Amino acid sequence: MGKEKTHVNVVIIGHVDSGKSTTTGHLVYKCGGVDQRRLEKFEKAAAQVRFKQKKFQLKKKDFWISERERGITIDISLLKFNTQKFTMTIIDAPGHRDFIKNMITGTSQADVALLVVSAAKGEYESGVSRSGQTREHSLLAYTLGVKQIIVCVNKMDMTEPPYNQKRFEEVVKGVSGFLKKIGYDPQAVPFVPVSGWTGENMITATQKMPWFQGWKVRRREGNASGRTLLEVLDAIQPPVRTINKPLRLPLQDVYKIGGVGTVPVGKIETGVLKPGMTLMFSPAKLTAEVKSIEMHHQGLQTALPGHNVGFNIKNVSVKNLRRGDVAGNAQHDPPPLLTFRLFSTVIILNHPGRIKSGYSPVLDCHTAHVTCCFAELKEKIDRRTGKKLEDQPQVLISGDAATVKLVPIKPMCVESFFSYPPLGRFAARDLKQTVAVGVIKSVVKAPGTKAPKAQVCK
Ligand SMILES: Nc1nc2c(ncn2[C@@H]2O[C@H](COP(=O)(O)OP(=O)(O)OP(=O)(O)O)[C@@H](O)[C@H]2O)c(=O)[nH]1
Repeated sequence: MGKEKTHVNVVIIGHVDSGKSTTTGHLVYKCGGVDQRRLEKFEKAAAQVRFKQKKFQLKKKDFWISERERGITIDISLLKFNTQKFTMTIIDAPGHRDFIKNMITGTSQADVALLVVSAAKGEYESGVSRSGQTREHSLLAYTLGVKQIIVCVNKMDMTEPPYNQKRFEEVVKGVSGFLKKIGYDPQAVPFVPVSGWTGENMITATQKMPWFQGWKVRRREGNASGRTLLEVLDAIQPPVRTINKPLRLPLQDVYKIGGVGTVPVGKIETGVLKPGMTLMFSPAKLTAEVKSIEMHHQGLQTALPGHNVGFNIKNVSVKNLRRGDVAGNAQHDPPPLLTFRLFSTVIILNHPGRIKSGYSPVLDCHTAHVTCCFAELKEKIDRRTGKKLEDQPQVLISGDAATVKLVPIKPMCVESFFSYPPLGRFAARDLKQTVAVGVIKSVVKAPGTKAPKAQVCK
């Protein structure tokens, strides 16, 4: 067996119907993410429901049945494909407004964002309009710390005339402009013209766009280039994994598997997980020994950051653990048992009115989902420079950035962004949409381990 490839998590972002499922489905289909048996099953099912314009769409539900039969190990929304250097796990983020939450929990695990933009007439324009999701998703990815972004200019077969260079350049100019405003360096962002539908420039270079000779990006670590989407994905900078840090593993789910026992699943954010280790779960306040670890149905002796694992633990009932709990090594700086207050920088994205202290949206932080109260609006700041604009503002409105004190109304485990980035960024949800995104500056841990039943908002 060859050396194991580096694992990379990719989040797919972009406007509704830009072709996220089609392009990612194409990569998975062509680059070995799905085994033959599953493919046959999928194709049979697809033929039965007549997917018409839906070729290559590997929707999550197609994977439910087979995974369920096996007794589930990892989150089913995760699909895989291989480039030369990497094994890429795709987090497919549907584009509808209501799915922004998924996009955030997905983005919080991503090393790279693949922004799909439709070049088709009218579609590009609505995607980048104020109500479109192209800008919003890119801003979220940036705020949540996804540093590398690749732009896939899709539906080139639908430009007028098809495969039109001018249209591609127009999209590149427009998208570069707003990526720059958000904070990305456009010089470092590759753009690839493709058709996820016909496959042009997806895996092999097309003859239909001879004007595109590849994209070169300048980087401190050396230049990178690529002509196809696959080559550009292969040219990303490998993510730096924080193996030396203490273990942090937010749970995505907990299963009870017959003949095996309790199996929590989740992605290792920092540190290392090994069989025999004693884990501490927070805020569940439980310790347990790891019996075995699995990834993609194979046993593992050492699981590293970026790995999506299922692991079997001794003597803990499935009822006592839940999604949002964080596992750490009981002997090496385990996660805080109780978060009392958190100080965060927030950016208000969409709120129809004015936000005052006392406002209590739900925070989605890593896999946790807890109502938190804006106990104090401390400072209004400039969204890009972070410079203070106003002390203790009375209200915040859409577009504002501020430092706020937050109080979780029930126990939750978070960390500062500085110490553990994936556990220190969140989306605040209210009115069925994302009202704000934020980064945790510091956490006040409660003395002792006894959680008050309800915390007071102050
Ligand atoms: N002609 C053409 N059609 C495409 C291309 N990519 C996607 N489509 C079609 O565009 C429609 C939307 O594609 P999807 O892949 O479902 O888009 P999506 O971004 O995943 O959609 P949501 O999940 O609803 O946001 C489907 O009918 C696709 O077949 C392309 O490159 N060319």
